[in-house]
Amino acid sequence: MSGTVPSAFSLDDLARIVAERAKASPDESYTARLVSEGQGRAAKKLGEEAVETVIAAIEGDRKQLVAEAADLLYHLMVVLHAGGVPLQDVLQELARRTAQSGLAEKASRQK
Ligand SMILES: N=c1c2ncn([C@@H]3O[C@H](COP(=O)(O)OP(=O)(O)OP(=O)(O)O)[C@@H](O)[C@H]3O)c2ncn1[C@@H]1O[C@H](COP(=O)(O)O)[C@@H](O)[C@H]1O
Repeated sequence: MSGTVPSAFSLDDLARIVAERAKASPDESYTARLVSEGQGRAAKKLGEEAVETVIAAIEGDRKQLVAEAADLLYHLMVVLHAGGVPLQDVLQELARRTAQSGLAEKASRQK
């Protein structure tokens, strides 16, 4: 563990950290403990963090929204790792979606 705050940090960086720490001892790593508890537990935590993010957003609490959004993204990385889904697959899907607006995509489904 570095102990220093990196100047630039990406979801790729976080996904790599999660994959690495998932191999650690559950006694020494929250990531490893959550992964060892199974996808159901990790998904439940993701849901909890999503709700906490919703509450922070509705309350207009920007500082808390930053903290809860960070929790949410971290727990999403754990769920993706536990589900064997590379972050790159999700990012490629998001890249694919840039070809059209979300409104156009929704309209195309209704034909
Ligand atoms: N980004 C995070 C991160 N965000 C949140 N959390 C942890 O997620 C847990 C959420 O705590 P909660 O109180 O919401 O829930 P809980 O403690 O599971 O207990 P309950 O309330 O659910 O019963 C806390 O232990 C937080 O520290 C994180 N744990 C780790 N990381 C990253 O992962 C790296 C490796 O961490 P370890 O795997 O612990 O080495 C860290 O250096 C960070 O970069």
